Amino acid sequence: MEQGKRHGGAQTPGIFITFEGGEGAGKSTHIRFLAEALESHGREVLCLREPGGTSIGEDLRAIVLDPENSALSDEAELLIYEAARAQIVNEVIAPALARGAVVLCDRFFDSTIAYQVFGRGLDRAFVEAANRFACQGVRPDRTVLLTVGDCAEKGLERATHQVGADRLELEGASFHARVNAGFMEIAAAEPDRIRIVASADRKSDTARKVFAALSDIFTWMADPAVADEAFFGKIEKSYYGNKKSAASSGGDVRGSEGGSLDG
Ligand SMILES: Nc1ncnc2c1ncn2[C@@H]1O[C@H](COP(=O)(O)OP(=O)(O)O)[C@@H](O)[C@H]1O
Ligand SMILES: Cc1cn([C@H]2C[C@H](O)[C@@H](COP(=O)(O)OP(=O)(O)O)O2)c(=O)[nH]c1=O
Repeated sequence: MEQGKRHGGAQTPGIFITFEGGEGAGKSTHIRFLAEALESHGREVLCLREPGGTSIGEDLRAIVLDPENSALSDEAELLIYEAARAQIVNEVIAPALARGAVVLCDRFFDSTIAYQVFGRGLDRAFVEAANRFACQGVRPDRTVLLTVGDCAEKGLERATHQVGADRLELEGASFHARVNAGFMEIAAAEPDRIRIVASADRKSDTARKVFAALSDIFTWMADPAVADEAFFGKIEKSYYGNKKSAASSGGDVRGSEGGSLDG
């Protein structure tokens, strides 16, 4: 089951999993838990984020999220996200899948439908074509949609309480409500690929639901011993320990604001 997935029209041994959801839904937190579990099971894991994950993509990220760039048009915004995606697919994701890695990506093309189509109101058929162009046939094997309930404010509060709001986070509540409703509509249309996981509980409970949503791909994840309280406690401890020392040295850590989440 873990072998021979199709990406970009070619048979590759890698597995591509994306995490989607509104601001502060817990994507980077749960990517970190999942990466630890996969690595301790001997898999090569690559943790990425969009926009970003490449040097060019990180430059594009800085432009598109900069609150100073309030003049950026909706059309230009779309093309920046697609440019960053084309780069990360070509430079990082496709080669990693070809060599058999598990690629975990914080946002991918569903975010473009949710934000640029449902949020901004751009034409869906055009955005879908742009997504196909940027992805060159690479598609997620599974997408976990994390939800924090009907109220977009809860996620926004989570996302912005430590650092200031970026350009997208500064959009109004109705924009984020449209984005969240858009994610639910996208998920309803593709139940095989997209699994909805409520992310309002304790992190360890949410993480167990994430593992359950992947247990047909990684059958060993069905074993409750994979994710006991000690497992989560250990990761939280090392993460917050790392975060503290990285914050004081200005360095990058898995799951922080750094470009790659890959430790
Ligand atoms: N059940 C939960 N799952 C994930 N994160 C949670 C949960 N409850 C609270 N949080 C907090 O929400 C904040 C946002 O999480 P994060 O993983 O950075 O979200 P995202 O990557 O989706 O923006 C973090 O401070 C995290 O500790
Ligand atoms: C990938 C992608 C992201 N976005 C937005 C969603 C986020 O507001 C922002 C990415 O910022 P980020 O800080 O990564 O958000 P989060 O921590 O919530 O994942 O870009 C789009 O509008 N379209 C896209 O195609």
